[in-house]
Amino acid sequence: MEKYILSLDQGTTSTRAILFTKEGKIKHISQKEFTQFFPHPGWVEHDANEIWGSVLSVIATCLTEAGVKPSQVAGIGITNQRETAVVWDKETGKPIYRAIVWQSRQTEKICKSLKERNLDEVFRKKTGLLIDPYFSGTKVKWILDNVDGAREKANEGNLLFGTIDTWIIWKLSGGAAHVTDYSNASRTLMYNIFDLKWDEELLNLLDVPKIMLPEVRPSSEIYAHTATYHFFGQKIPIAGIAGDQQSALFGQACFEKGMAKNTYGTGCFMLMNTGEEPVVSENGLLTTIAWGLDGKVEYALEGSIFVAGSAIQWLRDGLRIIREAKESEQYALNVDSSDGVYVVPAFVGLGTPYWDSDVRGAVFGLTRGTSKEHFIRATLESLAYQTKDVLMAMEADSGISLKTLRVDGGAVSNNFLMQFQSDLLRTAVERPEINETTALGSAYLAGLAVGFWENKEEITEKWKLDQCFQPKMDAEAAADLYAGWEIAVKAATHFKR
Ligand SMILES: Nc1ncnc2c1ncn2[C@@H]1O[C@H](COP(=O)(O)OP(=O)(O)O)[C@@H](O)[C@H]1O
Ligand SMILES: O=P(O)(O)OC[C@H](O)CO
Repeated sequence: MEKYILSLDQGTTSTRAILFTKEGKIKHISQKEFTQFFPHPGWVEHDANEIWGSVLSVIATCLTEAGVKPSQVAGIGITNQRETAVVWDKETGKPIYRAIVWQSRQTEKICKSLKERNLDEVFRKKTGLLIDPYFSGTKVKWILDNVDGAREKANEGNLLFGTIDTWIIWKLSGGAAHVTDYSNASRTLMYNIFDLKWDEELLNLLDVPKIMLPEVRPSSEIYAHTATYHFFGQKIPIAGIAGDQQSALFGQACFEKGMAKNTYGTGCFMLMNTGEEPVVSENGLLTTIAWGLDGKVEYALEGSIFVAGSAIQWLRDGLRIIREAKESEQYALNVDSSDGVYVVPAFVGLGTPYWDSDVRGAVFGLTRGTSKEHFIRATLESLAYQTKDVLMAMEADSGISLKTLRVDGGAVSNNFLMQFQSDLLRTAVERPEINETTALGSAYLAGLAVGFWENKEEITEKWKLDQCFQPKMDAEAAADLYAGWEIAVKAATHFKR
């Protein structure tokens, strides 16, 4: 009977189960969306039990539809929306509050007070991150501060914290494993990425008891087996974990120092492999752990853009000027340029390299001649401009001039956007045959642990190009367009709501 690796990709808007063959090809995908809660402006929460339900549901659907028996699953890899924080009761297994999502700004006050105490450098030096509501640490503090009796229970060792990977593995293993991997731990603001341990000083500053934290392990090894009652009587090894962006870096086979990928999903996340040396950014990038593998930890530089594909969702659901995301491409191609219009989609502030959580979205350059086509084109272009901001920071920090950028995520099917990206960056933009690189990365990590695949070389050989976009636009014209964007962002940051 043919064997497969099952990857569980728990993203911000949906959960996917994907079965991969030994050739690294997709056998079957099953996907389920779940509820987004917005209890107050700027807050985003998920129901961790609903997420768990969605995991069980996509596993069952995927296996059934594919006609694959649980015994044919050689191993499970987990990849997940990062930073999102869950706190649950160790005895009952019930979350004590909803999962606070990475996008949520509800810990802004906590962050402001830490910044007022000039603690930015303390956190940065140890975690490679900066003080921002994006990361898990202040979210855990918020839950302990705001749920009745939570702090006492946590101190007594009766509560557990986890990012979504930890939560899913704890549930899948029937409570046997409370673990995470280096890549997820590196997004919590509590983990020292240089010493590779939970940091006592940071935990004290955040008032989070160490006893509630998971054990941090490499990204590829057998952590636990599925509890038989969740997996149709089978004990399957759970053998790979990586945060979704690091997992995509792995799935794109960016194993060499200087190789980078950019994922165009809800947000946009560019990661560059920097090898065993962590590079500390001077330009607003994050230093993060890529993965722990073969007894080593490798690092990456990351640029995080909060709004990318979600700007296209805004055209569809907010402004209602397109019916489907893919229509944006044809509208953009119907005009020769955006005619001087710039959309700055800073709906929840700006991430890399600006880190300004107070700025909001803006549109510049409107004339009486501005059409819907120009507006849509300008919105698509904003994804490429933000990516160029990040790439420039990355080149400045790493001293590496990128020859090619590997891309993936929902919006890369947009050929206009990919061509414009290449024009603007003056770099080849490579789209791989398998766009599900996030799931593929964690499948590879799990597969390596259970001997389904041998080594990284084998994975590198499986990476196949779908399409390569080369710069076509005149370099001076591209520079002029980008200069306009720089003015637009600057103007937007001056206008605070
Ligand atoms: N053809 C397209 N052009 C531009 N954006 C697109 C296109 N198709 C999908 N998108 C955008 O891509 C995003 C979905 O990508 P996906 O990788 O599934 O995101 P996530 O993993 O963050 O949920 C949506 O925000 C959608 O607006
Ligand atoms: O779920 P995604 O694909 O939007 O990714 C979210 C990131 O991990 C947030 O850091």
